Amino acid sequence: MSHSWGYAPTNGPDKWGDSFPIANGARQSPIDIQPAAASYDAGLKPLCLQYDASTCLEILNNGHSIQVTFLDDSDKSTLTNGPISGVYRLKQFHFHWGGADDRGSEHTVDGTKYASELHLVHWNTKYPSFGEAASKPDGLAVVGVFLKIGDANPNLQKLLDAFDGIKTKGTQTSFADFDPATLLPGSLDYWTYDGSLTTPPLLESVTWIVCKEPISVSSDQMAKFRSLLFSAQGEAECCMVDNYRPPQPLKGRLVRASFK
Ligand SMILES: Cc1ccc(O)c(S)c1
Ligand SMILES: [Zn+2]
Repeated sequence: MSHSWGYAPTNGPDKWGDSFPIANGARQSPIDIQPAAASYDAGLKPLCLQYDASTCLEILNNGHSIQVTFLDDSDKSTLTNGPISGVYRLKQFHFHWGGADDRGSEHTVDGTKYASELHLVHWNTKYPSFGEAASKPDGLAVVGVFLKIGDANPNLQKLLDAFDGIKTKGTQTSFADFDPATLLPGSLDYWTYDGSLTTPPLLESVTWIVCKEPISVSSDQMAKFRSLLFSAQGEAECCMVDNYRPPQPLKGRLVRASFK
């Protein structure tokens, strides 16, 4: 792929394998989660997500999504227990969404697409950094939360209000004192399976933890996500929509459930 990857017909998910052959690997993400085929595992622990709002640094438009980045030089914001061992630190969170309310999530549930999906990205502190961890089979743990169209979610508003300052690719603004725990659903029941990043380089280093319960988002709030641009200032405007990879083959993987 001579040009950089994206979500257009010329550089989108169907083309990623040209530059990133792992796109056809054994543990690619996302997947379609089929609850009836998932295996309840009584040994799975409850998720322990402990976040410190003071570790929140900035919000940026990276040309693929909007991303909120965290200071990860200590164990102030961590994921422990759940399906993982040890301590994983929060590095960033971002979203994937559609051009309309009927699509946008990456994982699907019995084929159902949600309007958006939040990804909270954590790295295993047995490795020295996020970059090192990202290349290891147990290096990352991503908590996925579905956003379902309904009432406006007041906990998204601070995020949405920051979008005016990061409309174009490569822009960022400071973003302080935000607690990502406000974006978690009431129930932390989850499905878990071994997978990958859902964007290039598609590294097969992610323990996926997908929450069963969605959070709400209104159509008006989703319209704000769709006002962002893939394009940089001065370029022809290209709306940031449909920045999601479709489900990939399960290839014999087991999906476990933390709940009956
Ligand atoms: C580390 C990382 C970057 C981008 C992504 O969409 C995901 S899912 C993970
Ligand atoms: Zn993602």
